[in-house]
Amino acid sequence: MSVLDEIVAGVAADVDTRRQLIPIEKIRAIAEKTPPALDAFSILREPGVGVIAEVKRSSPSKGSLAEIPDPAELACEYAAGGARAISVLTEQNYFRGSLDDLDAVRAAVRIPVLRKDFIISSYQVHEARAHGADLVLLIVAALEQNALVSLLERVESLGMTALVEVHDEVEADRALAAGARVIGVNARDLRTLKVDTSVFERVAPGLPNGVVKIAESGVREARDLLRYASVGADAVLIGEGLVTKKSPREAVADMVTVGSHPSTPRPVR
Ligand SMILES: O=C(O)c1ccccc1NCC(=O)[C@H](O)[C@H](O)COP(=O)(O)O
Repeated sequence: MSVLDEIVAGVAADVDTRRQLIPIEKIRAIAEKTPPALDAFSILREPGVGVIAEVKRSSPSKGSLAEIPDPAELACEYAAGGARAISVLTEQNYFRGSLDDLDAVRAAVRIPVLRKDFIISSYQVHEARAHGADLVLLIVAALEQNALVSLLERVESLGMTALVEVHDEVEADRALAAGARVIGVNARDLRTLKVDTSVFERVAPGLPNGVVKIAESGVREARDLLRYASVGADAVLIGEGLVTKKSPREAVADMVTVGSHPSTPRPVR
């Protein structure tokens, strides 16, 4: 069984438990009273290469990365550094995240917030909205095509934006066929956990111009952002490269400065 399969099996069990405790009707009712989602699609398309800064404590590949006792404070630091959006890992067993983290971050910042989890059921999509998320991650490798299509429709019907994650050209075709408008190319293979930043260079140029392109994983320094920028990244999603820094605010600000500089290489469109 791959790491991805193990994580998804654990998530499925956790969702079943939560569903028993809080029925979907209650989650829907809370979601209906939650302020509308921000238009993350438009915000992520703004000029320059944006930074999506991640609240990430642990990972299967690296183990513990950072304690993060106050995710709201970290999110405020990220926002002050110019992050375009905040990614909050809500998976508990492998990433030590939670929906409480999502609540705390949502209450603290006014920029788009991504629920980063292994979404396999519409229950989790409604949960994301009830907890104030503007964006929801959908991982193509974890979903059959029918499920991908129906979850994407559900995300959009609730006014949120789906960040559809792919790892190769075949998955990118599936994402496009499902109607994805924001596609993240993850350099980390979720089955082997190996990071190969050349994947974005292969996949992104084949995506249509109207699609927002996010480069996920492996960004540690400005030169990584520059490489992704030169092949069309609209934004980079950074976890480890920020949470392990002494000043996450300065680390974001440095990346934002590079991403918005007129000399930053961009592909001709
Ligand atoms: O980070 C992992 O080890 C991991 C393993 C299995 C599934 C997902 C995983 N990470 C989720 C992510 O995609 C990253 O948190 C995100 O792209 C940021 O990556 P990085 O900047 O390299 O921390």
